[in-house]
Amino acid sequence: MLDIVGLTKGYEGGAGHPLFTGVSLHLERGECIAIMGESGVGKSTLLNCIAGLEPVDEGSIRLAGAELTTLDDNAFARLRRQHYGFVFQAFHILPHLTVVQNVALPLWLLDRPGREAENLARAMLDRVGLLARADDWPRHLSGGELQRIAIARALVHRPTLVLADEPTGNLDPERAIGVLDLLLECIRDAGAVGIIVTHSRAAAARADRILRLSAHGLDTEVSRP
Ligand SMILES: Nc1ncnc2c1ncn2[C@@H]1O[C@H](COP(=O)(O)OP(=O)(O)OP(=O)(O)O)[C@@H](O)[C@H]1O
Repeated sequence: MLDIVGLTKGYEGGAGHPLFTGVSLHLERGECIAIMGESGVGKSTLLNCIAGLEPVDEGSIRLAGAELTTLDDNAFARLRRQHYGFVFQAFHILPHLTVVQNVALPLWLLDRPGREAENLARAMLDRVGLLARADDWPRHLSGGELQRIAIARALVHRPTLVLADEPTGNLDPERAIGVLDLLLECIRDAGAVGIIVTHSRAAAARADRILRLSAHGLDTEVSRP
């Protein structure tokens, strides 16, 4: 499903140049991995490269057989809207939209009819246990609930690839594991692949594999059955 081979990335004049080399990764449908590594090693940068938000210096990224590194910005933006889901530490829920409108947003951007988008958004809210809050304003929800809404929004358009950057970094440890398990379940149910960057070993341990990013690539840290 996702094949990354020999990715190299650096920032001109950056402290470490290049930041990382030789990053390779193969992910099957339904597989979720956690990426850990020292602060500043380039974990968020790697996610940005996979998302086409940063150009890579060398290497190949193939999603469902298609090479992504040669796409122009517009083509990558279209691909992102359709095939990517994102979850961030800060949730990024829009305060002036209701909960269900926030979740329907990716479908609106794909020009799905309003009624269909809303029905799918409500079904996804049901999936994350928040259907009863669909017409509420985000400011009335807790951090854990906001992150569940962000998960619903990331999955509502049935993306191929879900990228999560410290998705539980703003939650207390108990709530974090529940939210992370929900994210992983939703990714697996959808047959998508998930890449989760986290500093939390407890969170990383919920993924199928833990990989460690260093300047020399991605290495398997712990294999799980
Ligand atoms: N647009 C940019 N231009 C120049 N340098 C950048 C840019 N973005 C990130 N960097 C640098 O690249 C390095 C890696 O940053 P990145 O945020 O990817 O690391 P990280 O592993 O995710 O760190 P953390 O765990 O602290 O979030 C840092 O030194 C950062 O300052």
